[in-house]
Amino acid sequence: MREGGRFGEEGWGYEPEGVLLSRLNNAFFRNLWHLSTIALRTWTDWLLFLSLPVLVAAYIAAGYYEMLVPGYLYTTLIEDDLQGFIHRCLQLLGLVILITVLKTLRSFTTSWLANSWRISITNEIHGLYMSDLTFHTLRMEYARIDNPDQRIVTDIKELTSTFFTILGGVGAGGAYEAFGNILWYSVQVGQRCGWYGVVTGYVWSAVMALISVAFINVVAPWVFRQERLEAVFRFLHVTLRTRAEDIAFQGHGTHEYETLDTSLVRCVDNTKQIIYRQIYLNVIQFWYGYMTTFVMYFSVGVAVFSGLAWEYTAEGERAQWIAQTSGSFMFLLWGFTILIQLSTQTSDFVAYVTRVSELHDALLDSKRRNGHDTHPNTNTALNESQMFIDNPQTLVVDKLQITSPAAEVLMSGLSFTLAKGDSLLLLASSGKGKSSLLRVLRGLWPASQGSVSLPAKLSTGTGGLFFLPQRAYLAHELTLKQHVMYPTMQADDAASDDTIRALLCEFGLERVLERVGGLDVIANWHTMLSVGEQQRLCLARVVWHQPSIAILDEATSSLDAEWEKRVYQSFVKRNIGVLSVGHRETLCALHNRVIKLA
Ligand SMILES: Nc1ncnc2c1ncn2[C@@H]1O[C@H](COP(=O)(O)OP(=O)(O)OP(=O)(O)O)[C@@H](O)[C@H]1O
Repeated sequence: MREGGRFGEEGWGYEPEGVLLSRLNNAFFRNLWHLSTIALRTWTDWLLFLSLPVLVAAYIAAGYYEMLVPGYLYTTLIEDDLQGFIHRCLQLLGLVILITVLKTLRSFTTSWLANSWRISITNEIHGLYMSDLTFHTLRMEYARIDNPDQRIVTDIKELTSTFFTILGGVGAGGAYEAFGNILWYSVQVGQRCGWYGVVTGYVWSAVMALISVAFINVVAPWVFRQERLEAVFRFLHVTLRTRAEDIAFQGHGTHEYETLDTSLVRCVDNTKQIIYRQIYLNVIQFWYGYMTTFVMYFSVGVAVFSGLAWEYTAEGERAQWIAQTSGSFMFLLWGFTILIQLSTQTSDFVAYVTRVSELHDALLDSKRRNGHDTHPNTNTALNESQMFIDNPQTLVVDKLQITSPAAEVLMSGLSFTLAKGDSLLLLASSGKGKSSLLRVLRGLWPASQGSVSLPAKLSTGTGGLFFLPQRAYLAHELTLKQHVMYPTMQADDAASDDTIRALLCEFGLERVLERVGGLDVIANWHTMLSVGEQQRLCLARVVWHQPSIAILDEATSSLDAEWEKRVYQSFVKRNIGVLSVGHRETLCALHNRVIKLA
């Protein structure tokens, strides 16, 4: 969030810093190129991409011959030539069929490429987002990247579909058709009317195109802002849904209603701004569209009256020259019209490219920094070969200092060792930095001084360290069995089922197992299980993974004393080392050692 800008304040609140970046300028083209290189990695990608302009070129060529036919038809009609008339009609029918096929193929290729680019860009960005816990880093350190989920799910889709609509055109023709027409019909108009015709078309259209680009930049930042505001609105609704019960307990949701309402008003106000600003773009587009006919006949008229068609003295030939010259003019100007009419889509496109590139840049930046930073867990000041020959399953914390992102020193000089089978409680009151210590151990925060060392064998997960956060985490769409196995899902076998069933019974979940009808049922566990049951399910998960050391962040806070004791006995029985952080004195009796943090 930008300094001084907080959602809910007067004005735009949550004001995007990047709003000024959303413009049709060099940075936009650079960003577009970077994103394109993600989708254009192999020769096949390039071939498919280049098939679209080839198809459009074939379509333009067929359109050119179709444009010539009416001129020939005039001649056959004026000269009473029945045979010639039938021949030209058949030619026209053949061309119409060819054009239909080419246009359908163009549409198909456009949609296909849009989808294929979406897959490539989403895979790349999603891969970066999910690797090395970057989704966490992004949330903590790149606050200006609002709603990465919306960027990954919706903005990339809109970006790719708008891009290919702009290039290939679905109904009205796209940039390829525009440039193809401009090139081809410049030659045609030049041959028929000389430099005068071409210059008239170009000057007229260039002025209009420049005005259009200026108006794209009037709209694009507001479209960018709209995406952001819509994302915030959706996020608030998702929060309302996921925390529905907490909110319901605390009141009637009046505050939430007001916040959502404010957010909706912002979306709607911004939409109004876009609609107002698009008036200018529409005026340019529509005026240009209709003026095309005027400019076409005016230019042909000037050509005829200045004697350019003098050599066509026969009536039929003259009618043909006029029909084909105005046709060429019309297609030349149509090329420019398409470009100008693409301005609305272009302003949306600029906004999507900016949002997706912003996320991609942040992900690459995070990856680069990850590569350079010394990860606390790989600090080899005390490495396995030097220190842990006798006991390779030991965690060592040495003179550790932890500083919060707000630069507040939360604890310093903390030292301890913990081996498999041992248990240690770090006791401290609320807000003293217990969870922050675990963040450092997990490598989510760097240590500001001192070191955390553990042998490679103590990687996270089965057989290594296993972290259990304060709030029980139950992932979506999992069965009871999968919740126990989470985060790794092993192959199904009867022995695993028996072990998991026994574990669930050991942790007091046999009634749940009976109620839902077995290990393999998916249910909405968050609403179905009590908070204590959710914690016990996660504690059963620790036992299943048999870590050397379990690191528990008040993970038994919702259990009564009896259950808490049984859980720790379970760990002792299996020789699982435990590092607990908490503030309840009752925990002391359940650990071999206690360190009280001041
Ligand atoms: N991202 C952050 N930016 C700035 N300060 C933070 C951040 N996260 C935590 N803090 C601050 O660091 C301090 C320690 O937080 P931490 O979550 O480690 O406390 P704790 O000891 O686990 O507390 P509790 O027992 O209440 O869960 C708190 O004052 C908290 O406000």
